[in-house]
Amino acid sequence: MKIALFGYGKMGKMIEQVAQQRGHTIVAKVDVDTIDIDFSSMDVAIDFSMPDAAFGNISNCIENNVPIISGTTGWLQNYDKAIALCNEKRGAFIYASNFSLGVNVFFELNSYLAKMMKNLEQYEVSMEEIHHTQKLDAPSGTAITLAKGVIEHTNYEHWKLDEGKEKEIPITSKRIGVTPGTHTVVYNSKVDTIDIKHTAHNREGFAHGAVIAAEWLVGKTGVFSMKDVLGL
Ligand SMILES: NC(=O)C1=CN([C@@H]2O[C@H](COP(=O)(O)OP(=O)(O)OC[C@H]3O[C@@H](n4cnc5c(N)ncnc54)[C@H](O)[C@@H]3O)[C@@H](O)[C@H]2O)C=CC1
Ligand SMILES: O=C(O)C1=N[C@H](C(=O)O)C[C@H](O)C1
Repeated sequence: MKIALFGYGKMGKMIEQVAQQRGHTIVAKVDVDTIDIDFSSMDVAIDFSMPDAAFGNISNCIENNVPIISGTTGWLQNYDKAIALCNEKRGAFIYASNFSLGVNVFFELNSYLAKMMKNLEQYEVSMEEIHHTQKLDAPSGTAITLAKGVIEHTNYEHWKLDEGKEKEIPITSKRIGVTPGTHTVVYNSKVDTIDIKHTAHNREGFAHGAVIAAEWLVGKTGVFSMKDVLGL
């Protein structure tokens, strides 16, 4: 496949390596100062850029009939507009807050646990995410997806950074060294604690999942998720 990278930072470079190992060719590396973009050269685009750049990149690809995967976090205020554009143009689009296969299994585990905890009111839920100090957004996109998974299946209604009020899930964001991404969901009662945790050891898992998603998306029309890609 001919892949275009939108964002050639830490993730763009890791995706380049994984894509080449899987026999793909990188035909464009679009970054902040790129002027000319030849959309006709691409089978698929993979965007890992920045919160204020992602929606523009996604829209550009959809307008130019290029299937697009985005892993950029912190741009979801424009998510509904991206979906509407994709449907209008009969494009192909996948967004995931986390492309790692392990985290996508963790999302399912989180939903299953939340369903079981729904009526156990003695437990209070909270979340913690730890990332490297260069991360721009907080809480992480993954923590937001986890919070939405709990909200969908319990009486919690919102999430909140740090302290939460009643019906709010408190999320603590820590920025430590070069941590690739650690997420913990905690149910605490007076007598015990249940916690589930996912720890990324490096960025390879995110890149691998993004390339798998790109391979899956080519030739399809519509808006999809990693659940569709992995058949979860
Ligand atoms: N969904 C997932 O699995 C994962 C998501 N991420 C997210 O991906 C994004 C990128 O992460 P990193 O590569 O670690 O960041 P990074 O800061 O290393 O790289 C971002 C790159 O985007 C470039 N950029 C800025 N404006 C641009 C524009 N208009 N068009 C194209 N490129 C532009 C920057 O110059 C930089 O090279 C972040 O939002 C991060 O949260 C990161 C890892 C996994
Ligand atoms: O910025 C990162 O690095 C990561 N961002 C994603 C997020 O916000 O959840 C995914 C992963 O945890 C790494």
